[in-house]
Amino acid sequence: METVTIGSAGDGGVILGARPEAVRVLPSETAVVVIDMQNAYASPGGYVDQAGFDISGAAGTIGRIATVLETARKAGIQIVYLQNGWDPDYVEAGGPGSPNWHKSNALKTMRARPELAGTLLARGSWDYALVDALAPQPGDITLHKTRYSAFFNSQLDSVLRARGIRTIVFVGIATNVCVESTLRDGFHLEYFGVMLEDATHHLGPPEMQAASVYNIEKFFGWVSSSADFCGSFGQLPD
Ligand SMILES: NC(=O)N/C=C\C(=O)O
Repeated sequence: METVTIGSAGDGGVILGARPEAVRVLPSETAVVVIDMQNAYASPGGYVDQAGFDISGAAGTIGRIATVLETARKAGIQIVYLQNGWDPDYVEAGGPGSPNWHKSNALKTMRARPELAGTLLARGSWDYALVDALAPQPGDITLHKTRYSAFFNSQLDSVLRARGIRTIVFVGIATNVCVESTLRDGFHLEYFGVMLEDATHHLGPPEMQAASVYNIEKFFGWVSSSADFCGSFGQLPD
C-alpha cells in the first residue's frame, strides 16, 4: 500500500493504516484532538438529545475514544480536548447579527423551550462538561471553542504549532459538523488530518457520516480506525 510520509518521519516513525494511503508519522509530531465529547453531545439529556437527534451510537464512540486515548498517552502523543459552548450570558454565541444565533440548534432549542434557557452549552454547566469516562489526565490540554471549527478564534493553532505538531488524529462528535469543520480548517493551515471513523459520531441520518468520510478521504485528509491506531501505536515500547 502506498504510504504518505508526514513531517520529519523519514524512514522511521510509525505507519498508520489509512485510506486512501497509509501515513508515516512521528508520535512527537502527532496530536489526538478530541472534539466536543461533552454531555451536550454524548449523554442522554444533553443538548443534542434534547434537540431531537439520535445519540444511541454515542456510548460506543465514548468507549472507542477511551481506548484510543489510553494508547496515545502510552505512546507519548499529545492529547488536546475541545469543549464547545459559550459564557453563561451567551455573549460569545453572538446575537441576531450572527449566523450562529440563527443556526445553532442549542440556541434554537432554548428559544423554543424557555425552561431550558441558560442550561445548554453554558460554560460551568453539566451540559458543557466533558463526559466522565473521558476525563482529561495530567499532560492533556483542554481548550474552549465557540464555533464549529476548533481553529476559529481559539488557541488550537498556536498550541499545536508550538509543539511541532504536523498530524492531527481526530476523534469526537459530530463527524459532519465540528470534526469535519476542524479537519477542513486544519488542511488549510497545512496540518495533515486523519479521522478515526469509528471513534466519531454524526448528527443526522447515517448518510451524514458516509458523506464526511468521503469528503475527508477524497479531498481533505485520511480516514483510519481505532483498531488501526491502537495496533500501530500500541506497538511502541513504554
Ligand atoms: N460538536 C459539534 O459537532 N456540534 C454540532 C452542532 C452544534 O454544536 O450545534
